[in-house]
Amino acid sequence: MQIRIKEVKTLADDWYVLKKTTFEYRRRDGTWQTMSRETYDRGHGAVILLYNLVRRTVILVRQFRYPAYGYGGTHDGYLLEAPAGLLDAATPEQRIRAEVEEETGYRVHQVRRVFEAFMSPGSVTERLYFFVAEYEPDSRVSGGGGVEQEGEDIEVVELDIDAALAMVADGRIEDGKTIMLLQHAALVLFRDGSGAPAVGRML
Ligand SMILES: Nc1nc2c(ncn2[C@@H]2O[C@H](COP(=O)(O)OP(=O)(O)O[C@H]3O[C@H](CO)[C@@H](O)[C@H](O)[C@@H]3O)[C@@H](O)[C@H]2O)c(=O)[nH]1
Ligand SMILES: [Mg+2]
Repeated sequence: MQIRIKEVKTLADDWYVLKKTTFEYRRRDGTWQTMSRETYDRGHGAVILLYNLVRRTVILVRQFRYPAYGYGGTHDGYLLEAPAGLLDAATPEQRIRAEVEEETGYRVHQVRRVFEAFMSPGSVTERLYFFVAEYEPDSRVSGGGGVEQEGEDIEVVELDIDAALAMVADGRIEDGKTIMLLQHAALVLFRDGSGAPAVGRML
């Protein structure tokens, strides 16, 4: 056993839960050390990149993110992101299909899970599940935009994959999960036009 929990204090539980935990940690040399860490628990999340190989396009969403805006307004707060949502009680696959339609209006049936990642493991408990799916222009069943009553005001943006990658390079796209999925698209999805992973593909 590497950890002994001593005390858990809830510092805030208004929207999600912020806790401070004091624990003993057994260092690799066998000695025990006491430390405390704050953790913000919003559950887990899922994110998806919609792509079209023939058109060489992807679908992103632009929305206002107050934490990016910051207290001093040093950033305008608008981020271009791959559509994403918190899981609540659903499985990642169920949630991402519903979320992508809610935010973009595109209905997708087949989604492929590509990887999972802790996005900020120094303080946030969330694990994010990453998906990709092909879309067709005629698979759009509504305007998307998110849930207005929850304050969502989401603009749907279709971008050429090379233009999106250029926006990563010059800083116009600066959301971590989105950069990861666009790089996956460049390395795997659009690499030879087959959409199949390079590793394990029949040559
Ligand atoms: N009242 C209130 N509402 C909040 C608060 N924080 C978030 N919300 C609302 O909660 C909803 C969450 O929307 P989702 O689409 O489910 O989640 P998301 O914010 O897009 O999160 C996704 O991206 C995050 C950032 O990369 C990821 O951390 C997360 O896992 C997920 O993938 C939004 O309507 C948002 O306005 C809050 O503190 N108070
Ligand atoms: Mg969202």
